[in-house]
Amino acid sequence: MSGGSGDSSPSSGRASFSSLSGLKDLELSSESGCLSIVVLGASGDLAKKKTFPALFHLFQQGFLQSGEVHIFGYARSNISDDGLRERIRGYLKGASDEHISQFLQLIKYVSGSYNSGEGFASLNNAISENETSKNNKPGSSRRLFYLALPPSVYPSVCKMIRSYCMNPSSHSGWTRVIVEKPFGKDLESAEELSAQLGELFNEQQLYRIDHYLGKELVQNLLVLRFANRLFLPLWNRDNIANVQIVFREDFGTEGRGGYFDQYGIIRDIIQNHLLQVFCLVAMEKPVSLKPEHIRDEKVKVLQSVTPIKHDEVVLGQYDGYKDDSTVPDDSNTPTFASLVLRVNNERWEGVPFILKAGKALNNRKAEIRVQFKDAPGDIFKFLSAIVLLLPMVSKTLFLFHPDKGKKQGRNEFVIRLQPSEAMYMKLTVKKPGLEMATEQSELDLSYGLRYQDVKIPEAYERLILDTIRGDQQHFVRRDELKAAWEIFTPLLHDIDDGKVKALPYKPGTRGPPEADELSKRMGYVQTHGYVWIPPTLSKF
Ligand SMILES: NC(=O)C1=CN([C@@H]2O[C@H](COP(=O)(O)OP(=O)(O)OC[C@H]3O[C@@H](n4cnc5c(N)ncnc54)[C@H](OP(=O)(O)O)[C@@H]3O)[C@@H](O)[C@H]2O)C=CC1
Ligand SMILES: O=C1O[C@H](COP(=O)(O)O)[C@@H](O)[C@H](O)[C@H]1O
Repeated sequence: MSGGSGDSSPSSGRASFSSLSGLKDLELSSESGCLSIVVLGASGDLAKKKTFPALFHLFQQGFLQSGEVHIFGYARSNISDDGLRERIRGYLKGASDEHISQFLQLIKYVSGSYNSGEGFASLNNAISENETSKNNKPGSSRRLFYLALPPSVYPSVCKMIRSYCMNPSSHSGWTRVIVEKPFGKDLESAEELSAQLGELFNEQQLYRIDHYLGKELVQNLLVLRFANRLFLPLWNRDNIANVQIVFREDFGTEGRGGYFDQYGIIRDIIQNHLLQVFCLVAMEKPVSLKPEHIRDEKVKVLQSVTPIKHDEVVLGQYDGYKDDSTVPDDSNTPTFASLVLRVNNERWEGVPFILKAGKALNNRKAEIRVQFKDAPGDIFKFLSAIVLLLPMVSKTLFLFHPDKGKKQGRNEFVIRLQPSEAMYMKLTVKKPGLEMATEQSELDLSYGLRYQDVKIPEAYERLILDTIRGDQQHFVRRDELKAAWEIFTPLLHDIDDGKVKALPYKPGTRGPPEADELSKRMGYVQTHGYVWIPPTLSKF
């Protein structure tokens, strides 16, 4: 049984999915049969800004064919098919009006509440009618439900889907459900939600989306780590001093204050997006690329993380955050956090992983920075001195630089997820020219330069396609989610109880200076005086 068939036996146990082969699921990508994609919460922000545009891009690239795909929007608002189409139109870019209209014609709207049988019975009728009109082979329908909804309604919506809208056959075709974060607020609530959904769907039918797993350079991490001999022997405590995984945004909560205040930056970004990146950086090599093998390794590394120490956490809240009328005046919710994860295993003991995220900062970026230890037995430290060969004197004249005796800058391998995807290795090289001096430079792979004709797909586009293909590699498994909440729940409860306070910081800055002090204390050595001249490509 897989998510590709047999919808009838929900399961919550790890054993029930461990034996499934990802490749078997991938083989199902060649399945045919009517594909119905249902966006629940179709009138909302996520649906408009991300889900429908992602479906449109798939349509543009020929992955969704008019002859076999139909898209349904479902929400409470009382609007017509055209009403929904017009709401979406403005978010579809980069194509002719005609092409956009062709896509919009695939969309129908069904209105109903999230807990009434009536609404979901009409939805099922609409799906079934369409399947019949498309001469679908009985029982071969593929039904994908995308929950672009607040998690509070997941249980009732899933019950309704289960009762009214399943693919009618238990032999072929499938029903799959994509659920968005937040999956709970702490370990207990996440487990409760998992148990509720687990009663209704088995693990192969549930796709817990984390859009960071759909980003190009996140998907590249396994290839980088395990297909390059260069990295294999270096990726460990013998060589790596510290790792930083950083998310920065240069805008605040922007009208989402009420929502954000219930979660804070750790639940919004660190517990999910940054932790998923952490897993891919820190996990051991999986037995194969099968989704279960990869997810097994992610769970293992999460389970090896030791409890977070309060003195390895810095929280911040930007000035003005509480001006939002939906945010309580006494809110201690962090809009910035920098915290250290430590992995108790042979590879990583002693290496701090600094996970840092913040809103309303001085710039927008997401990156992984792997800093290597100093080169031992440095014979070049006197060469950071300037040494000149002067032709007018018969012997070499050494003119010492004020940095004389200073250590070389450390090697850093930086993977920039966004903006402008790039990876670069900071190296010490001989400064070109007659001087015998060293300087910091880089081996640079900037995607905008190297892959000029390639359009990098949006994360959601890729992940929806994976769901249609039945590939769960880039989705969060139930035990992975549990292990993630186990790491953060004690700290989150202490923050909620006011035991760890958020420090104020000014919008447009780097966040509280204490965060940079924490990085320094963790052994991060900043390279000073490193100047990078961007390639003179206009699009870069
Ligand atoms: N292909 C490309 O696009 C390349 C781009 N570059 C660019 O060159 C510039 C320099 O590169 P690089 O040295 O790697 O990156 P940065 O100088 O941006 O940052 C280096 C590190 O220093 C930290 N840091 C920055 N400012 C401070 C501060 N005031 N106090 C304490 N810590 C600080 C950063 O933390 P934090 O992460 O929190 O900011 C980061 O860990 C960057 O803009 C980079 O994007 C370089 C090479 C190739
Ligand atoms: O999940 C979320 O992510 C966005 C940032 O996503 P990105 O792809 O633009 O990096 C963040 O703004 C939002 O608060 C959070 O809920």
